[in-house]
Amino acid sequence: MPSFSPLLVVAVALVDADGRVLLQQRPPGKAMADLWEFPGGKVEPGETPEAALVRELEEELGIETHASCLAPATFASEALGEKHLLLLLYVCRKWKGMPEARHATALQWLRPAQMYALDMPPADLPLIGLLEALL
Ligand SMILES: Nc1nc2c([nH]c(=O)n2[C@@H]2O[C@H](COP(=O)(O)OP(=O)(O)OP(=O)(O)O)[C@@H](O)[C@H]2O)c(=O)[nH]1
Repeated sequence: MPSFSPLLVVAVALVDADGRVLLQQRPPGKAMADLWEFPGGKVEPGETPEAALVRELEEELGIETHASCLAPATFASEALGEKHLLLLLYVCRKWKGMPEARHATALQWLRPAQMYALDMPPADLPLIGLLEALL
């Protein structure tokens, strides 16, 4: 039987006052370069998923939020090379600061229905419809 090691990733739909969601474009040179994704990243050993997301949002976008502002929304489960990706998606409507692209090539705010036109990682595709229904 093949064995897969799990890769736990947290990501967030940051939702603005107009119901738009922030996506970031992965930089060249990284796996899945140029694809549009939800901000987030890998959960480090010893971290809670919420602490990992608070850390990633500070590192990637320079914004501050708190675990209590992160509402679990849905998840994706998808083969990723030798690993198996478990992507936990949260929704966040409250943060401090203006998101800036510290790691990403670009940022854009858009409604979930507009995401179908973008190139996104395969794991994210089923999340779009769920966000459409949720927001
Ligand atoms: N942040 C994020 N990662 C995603 C999404 N969809 C998806 O398949 N992934 C995958 O989840 C993994 C997250 O890794 P990452 O490279 O962004 O995380 P990181 O910042 O902790 O990584 P690094 O320290 O290796 O640079 C990547 O394999 C990425 O392709 C998404 O919407 N957001």
